[in-house]
Amino acid sequence: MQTKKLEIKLDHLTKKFNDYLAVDDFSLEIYQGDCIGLIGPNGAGKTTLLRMVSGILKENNGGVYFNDQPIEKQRHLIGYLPQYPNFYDWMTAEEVLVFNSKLFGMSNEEIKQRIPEVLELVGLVGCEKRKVTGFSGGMRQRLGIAQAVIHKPSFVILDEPVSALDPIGRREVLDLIEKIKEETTIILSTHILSDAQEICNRFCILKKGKKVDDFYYADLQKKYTKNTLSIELREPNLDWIEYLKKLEFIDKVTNLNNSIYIEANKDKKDWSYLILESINQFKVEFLRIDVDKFSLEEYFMELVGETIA
Ligand SMILES: Nc1ncnc2c1ncn2[C@@H]1O[C@H](COP(=O)(O)OP(=O)(O)OP(=O)(O)O)[C@@H](O)[C@H]1O
Repeated sequence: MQTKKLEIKLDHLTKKFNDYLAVDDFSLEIYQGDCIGLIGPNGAGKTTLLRMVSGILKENNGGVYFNDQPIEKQRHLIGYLPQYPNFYDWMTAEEVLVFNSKLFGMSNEEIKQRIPEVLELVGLVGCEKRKVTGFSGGMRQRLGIAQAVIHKPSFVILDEPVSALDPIGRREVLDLIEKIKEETTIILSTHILSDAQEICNRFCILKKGKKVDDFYYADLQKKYTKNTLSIELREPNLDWIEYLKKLEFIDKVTNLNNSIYIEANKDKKDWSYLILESINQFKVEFLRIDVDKFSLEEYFMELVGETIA
């Protein structure tokens, strides 16, 4: 089995504003290739946490380690998109990118080569000479992402990258993140679950500054998805039901007024395919078949105890 490489360690991060504990003893190990959705209600502490990770905000306690070294000397390996990217609107897109490249100490030669690559990546080719003031929300956000990745960081922090966008802008930015994650470890915050679910493979849930849970989606799905099918019959078919009961991989068959609920052994794969074959074989007439799906939304609601949007 391939072992995951630990890239960033957030170690007991704590931040207080006066007496208010905005982030409370938060630890997380981030592995290369993770795309983590940091989820939580408004005011949970997401921005405060991400600002500490990016180095903009100094923690009261704890630390951030990149490849086992304190982050302070390795900021060039991190890209950061703040919740409200602030551009000088009188600058052109190209000027914004040159300005940021210089902040990262890139040479003129590197900048000349990198800017067309990044414009291509974020879909802003042809807009380089346009002033930012005329950009749509989606274009501004894509420019914000361009400035976050201009120096080819291996870890990118995106604070609410899509929440403020209209559906078109949102689509553009989600597609862009999808591309970036192929080569970059990502943590992004959002309070919109469906966006995170579309692009993230891992989730971390924050509530009142505390980590409530942290999991890979595939693991959770495996744990909670039941091997069940519900089938509503048009006509009773007792022969078929008897046949089902005798199958060694079926744990339970319930028949309630022609609504059949079938539960299979958890380890059995492709079992629903076998059931569908038997439906054909026994000429079962049905109105509806439902697969029992794991709902991430329900899981969040259980943990956070309120709607997160
Ligand atoms: N500079 C600050 N001074 C005082 N309190 C602050 C400061 N920044 C954040 N807070 C408080 O810390 C808490 C966490 O805020 P934060 O912005 O990190 O939450 P969030 O999860 O990002 O929320 P949202 O989803 O609304 O952006 C809030 O109660 C907020 O009012």
